[in-house]
Order: sequence, then structure tokens, then C-alpha cells
Amino acid sequence: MFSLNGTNFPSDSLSGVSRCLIQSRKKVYFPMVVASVSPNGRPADRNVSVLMENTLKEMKENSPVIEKDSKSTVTGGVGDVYGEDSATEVQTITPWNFSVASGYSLLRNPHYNKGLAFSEKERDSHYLRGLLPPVVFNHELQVKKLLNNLRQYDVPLQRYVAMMDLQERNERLFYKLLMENVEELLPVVYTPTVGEACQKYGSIFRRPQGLFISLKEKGKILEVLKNWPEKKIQVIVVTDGERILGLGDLGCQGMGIPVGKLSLYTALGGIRPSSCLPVTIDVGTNNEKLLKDEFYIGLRQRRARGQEYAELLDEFMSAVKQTYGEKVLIQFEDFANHNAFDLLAKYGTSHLVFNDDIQGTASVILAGIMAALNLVGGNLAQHKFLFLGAGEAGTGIAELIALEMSKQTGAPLEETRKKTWMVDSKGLIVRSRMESLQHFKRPWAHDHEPVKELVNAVKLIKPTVLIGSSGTGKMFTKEVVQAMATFNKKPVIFALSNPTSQSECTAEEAYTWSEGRAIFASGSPFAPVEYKGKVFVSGQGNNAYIFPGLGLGLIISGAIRVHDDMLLAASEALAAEVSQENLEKGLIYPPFANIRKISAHIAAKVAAKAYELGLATRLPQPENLVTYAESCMYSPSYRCYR
Ligand SMILES: NC(=O)C1=CN([C@@H]2O[C@H](COP(=O)(O)OP(=O)(O)OC[C@H]3O[C@@H](n4cnc5c(N)ncnc54)[C@H](OP(=O)(O)O)[C@@H]3O)[C@@H](O)[C@H]2O)C=CC1
Ligand SMILES: CC(=O)C(=O)O
Ligand SMILES: [Mg+2]
Repeated sequence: MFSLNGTNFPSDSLSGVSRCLIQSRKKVYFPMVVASVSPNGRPADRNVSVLMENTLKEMKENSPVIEKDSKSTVTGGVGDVYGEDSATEVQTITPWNFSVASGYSLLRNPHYNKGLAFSEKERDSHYLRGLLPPVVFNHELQVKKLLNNLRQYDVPLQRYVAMMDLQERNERLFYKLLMENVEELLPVVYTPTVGEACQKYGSIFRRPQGLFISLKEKGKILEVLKNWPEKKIQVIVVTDGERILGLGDLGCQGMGIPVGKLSLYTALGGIRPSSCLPVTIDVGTNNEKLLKDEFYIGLRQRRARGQEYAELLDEFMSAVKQTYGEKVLIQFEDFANHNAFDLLAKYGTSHLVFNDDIQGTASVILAGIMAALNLVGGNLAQHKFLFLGAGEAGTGIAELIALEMSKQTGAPLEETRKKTWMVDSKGLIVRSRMESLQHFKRPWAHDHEPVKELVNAVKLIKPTVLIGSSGTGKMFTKEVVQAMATFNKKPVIFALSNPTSQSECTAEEAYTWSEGRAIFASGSPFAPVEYKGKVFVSGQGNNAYIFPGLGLGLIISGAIRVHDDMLLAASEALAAEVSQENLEKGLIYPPFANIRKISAHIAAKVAAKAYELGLATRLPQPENLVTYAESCMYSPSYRCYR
């Protein structure tokens, strides 16, 4: 008989190796799998078979964050099962703190499955004989095969489904494939394809991903969080699905976004997948088409508003803090603006939260502008900005530009904001509209006569930088782009709306209509364009450049709050990664191929800022934050199971 935190088990119910786990003093043999407990609480036999060997020292070294990358076959992480505190203690067995992985179950467990890459020895020791064909593939060959398979699909959604299937089957293979082919596969797991996937989520739904918290779970969210199999969560991306990209209210089907964003946290920012939690809050949908769709997966009711909504969100935010502590990062994603700004203001002072659409986007676009200044000349304060779209993305970017300008010139924010103009669905935002404006638009209501059409606003304001954040496609017409090109030698144009169908213009339109003079970036990627014998490559102005590195920086420093200065630091770090060679091609963002290195630099700057502001709790501050950030990143290399 032995006891695990008060629960007694017959000693023959665990294999010898697991007894070794309990008994060993010097080395801790830490099972990936503790036990499968039957309803009567008895561990099922043969389940403790996959072991990772780790010394206590290694565990302590590994403990701060995520995962120490390691070339070793056996180390490579802490807390994959229990988290850092588990090094010396086996946790109480409850239905949610163990998993089964041996033999057939091992092949069905995406965290540990290696498919054909299981070695002969592993096949022997982990009851896999006969469950796999005789061939052994290495990781590289598996990646090659999958890439070949993916390229056979002509329809992007088929590729998306294939990638999700892989993630559900073999997580490490999924991440290796994604990380090594990030430029090719980002558009599959992220914008634009993830937009279509959300629209059709009900039809393509196979296995649930992430946590669904609906009004039905009101009063029980703490329990719902316990149903999630992982205990050590470091990043949560949460949406309520009301503004999914530029596609509007997709209700519960917005889950594709947190899932996609978090796979980028891992692939681009090195956050361990098991510490990422995608969440969709389902308060209904006002999308009539979905409400009538028999395959819709969410609550079939119109959206809850007011107190009912606020109470559910409040319960969620409290439950998260109670379950995962105050250092869990919560990223708000794709909320409609009537909730987004309020949620950020409400929880920004009590939780480690940021809104990706408002703040992450601001940071990435400010970086792009900083890089563009190398091409167009002048400093920030010498430029004039016009936005189409005065919502989360638009006003978020505008505010960060004003803040940076204020820091650079010493001018008050009220002054630097005057460099920015905005057009919404009712036309130019001017002072005479003040009374009817939502609060986040008011700082941008300057003195001017009313102007209805964008093209007229462009002609009157004469901006040097035009930014589309309207969620409405094709708004940068030929006339608009040509107007920009009449008074700018090199007009800077951002068409940020996602997915591609909602882009304010295409790369081809921007280059052709400006006669090859535009400095162009877009939210969703465009293929290179040939114009008059020259090839133009455009950058992707997407918050995916920022949030993975920002998150990594917050985690490695143990930050307890997000501060605007961290966003500015992230912008500077990203802009510094744009090489002369990139600029010569007209690129104002570095290639995504280098994103892990870029994320480490962003993380280091963000972490340094957290220490400087006294918001970091992980002490002492590492000497070299870049090296430290890199050393903490998740590696998808397979582990050798003993
Ligand atoms: N590239 C990136 O990294 C990111 C891109 N985005 C994209 O930006 C877009 C907007 O997102 P977000 O700011 O959150 O959305 P919001 O709903 O908060 O804001 C949209 C704004 O666009 C205005 N608008 C809509 N249609 C028109 C039109 N035909 N003419 C003029 N103005 C219009 C709205 O006007 P009104 O207020 O009058 O209704 C509103 O001000 C989305 O497509 C999203 O995918 C968002 C975040 C990041
Ligand atoms: C990129 C992103 O966050 C959006 O389009 O909403
Ligand atoms: Mg978003």
C-alpha cells in the first residue's frame, strides 16, 4: 500500500518504475503519465510506462517558465504533467490531473504520440509492438511527408482541417512542421484561412479544442476550469466571438481564433503548448444565419448584454485568477468594440491582460511606421495619419502613435493626437459630431468641416500615411490610392482588415494605382506583385508579430501588469529587426521566417521594461534577457521515452 496525498493504493497497482518514482531520493523519475484511475479510484495497471528522467536540479533550473530547450534526449521540460511545484511531490489524484499514455493510449495522446517515429526500443518498452507498421521514420521525414500531403490540397480549408487533425494527433510534429514552414503555413492556421474555418466551424467540427464557457456554465466556471486537463496555464486567449476578424459575429464558432492565436504563441513565441488555454465565452449570437444553421455549435439565442454579460465575464476573470494565479496572461481577442474597451479598462488594473486588437495591433503598426520612416524620411511628428475605421484597431494604433510622438517631442498628448484624423462609417470624425461619438473616438474629433467620403477626406487632409482598419473590403479605391500618390512621393498605405476578402485594397492595387511608389503592408498576406518588370514584396502588418514575443517577455519576467511602455518597447524591438536589405525591397516588416529570433528580442525588451517599471516579479533579473528568452522557448523535438 502506498499513499498519494492521502489516497491509498495497493502497491501492486503501479509498475516498478512508478514505485521508483515514489521511492527514489536522488533522482526524480517523473512519469508523463501517472495513472488511469478507474471510478473506484484504483490506478489501472500498465499505465505508468512513459518516463521522463529529470533531476531536481534540472527541474529547478527549468522552473521559471515554459520549457528549456534541450538537445538531450530525455530532458526538455518541466511540469509537462504537473508544473514546477510537482518536482518533489506527487499531486493528489483527481480526475483532472493525469492522463494515460502507454500502448494504444500513447498513440492516441497528441502530447506524447510520435507516430512512426517511435524507436524500436520505445516500441518494446511502451507496448507499441504490432500497433505500428514496422518502419521507423525520423521527425524530418515525417515533416517532409506531411508537407507533401498538404501541398496536394488545392482548397485552403482542406489544409486547415489537415493541420488541425495533425495538432490533435501529434502535437510536436504539428509544431515542427509549422515552425519550419511558417511563411507557407501561417496563412493556413491563421488569417485568412482561419476566418473561413470559423465561418464553417460547425460543419468542420471534429473534436473540441479549448474551453467553451457558455451562459449554461454561469455559477460553475471554477469547476469548468478544473475540467481542463492542464494545471499550469500561462496564457489564455479569450473571445466572445462578436467581431471575428472583419467577418462580424460568429458566436461560439469564433473558437478558431483563440486556437489559432495560441498555436502562434507556441510556434512563434516558444510558449509551451500545454500552458496555453483557448477560451470562448458563449453568450449567444446575433448572427441570424448561424441561429438558423442546424450545424451551429453554440447557444441558439440572441446575445446576452448588460448585467448578465458582465456577470459572466466577471466570474470568468475571477475564476481564472483563482485557478491559475495572478501571473496568467489573458489576451482579449475579437470582442466587439462596445465591450472591448470597457473590459480592458475594467480588468487592466487587476489582472495581467491586454487586448490584442487594440494594443497588439497598435504596437505592430507603430513598428511598421518606424521602419517606413527610413524610406520616406522625416520623424514621426512630421507625418500626418488618416484612418479608415475608428474602432479598436484604428484608435488603438492612433493612441500609441500619439504616445510615441509625445515621448519623442515632449508635446502633450492632446497636441500629438492632432496629427491623426479618422473616418468612420459616417465620415470624417470632427468636433461637431462630438456629442454622438463613442468615447474612444472623441480624442480624434478635431476642428474641420464635415466630410462624408474617404476620398474627399484624403484630398483635404493630405495624409502621408493611410491606414485601413474598417473591416470593410475594397474601400481604398483607385481614386483614393491615386490621391495619396499625388501629394506623396512614397505614400505609406496599410490595408489592415482581415481576412483577405475584407482588405481595404490588394497589394497589386496599391502598387499599380500608385505607379509602384506605395510602401504597402496588409493584415493578411499577399503574394509578390510584378509591376512594370519590378517585383514588389509587401509586408504583413499583423499583430502576430507582437503578441507571441510580448507574451514571452511578460512570462519570463513574471510581470503582473501590461503597461503602454511595454508596447512601445515591443514596437522598437520589431522595427529594429527590419534590415537594410528588407527596406531596399520596400519591406517594412522582417520575414516571418525569422520570427523566433524576433520574438526573443521583443520578449527581452518587454521584460526589461517590466523590470524597469517595477512590474516584474521574477528576481533576480537575468543578465542577458535575449539569451534567457531563447533558452526558455519550447522546442518541438521529440523526447526519448525510456
Ligand atoms: N492586421 C491586424 O493585425 C489587425 C487587423 N484588424 C482588422 O481590422 C478590422 C477592424 O477591426 P476593429 O477595429 O476591431 O473593428 P471595430 O468594429 O472596432 O471598428 C471598425 C471601424 O470601421 C468603421 N467602418 C466600418 N465600415 C466602414 C465603412 N464602410 N466606411 C468607413 N468606416 C467603416 C466602423 O465605423 P462605425 O464606428 O461608424 O461603425 C468602425 O469605426 C477587422 O477587419 C480586423 O480583422 C484588427 C486587429 C488587428
Ligand atoms: C489579426 C487580428 O487580430 C484581427 O484581425 O482581429
Ligand atoms: Mg483579432
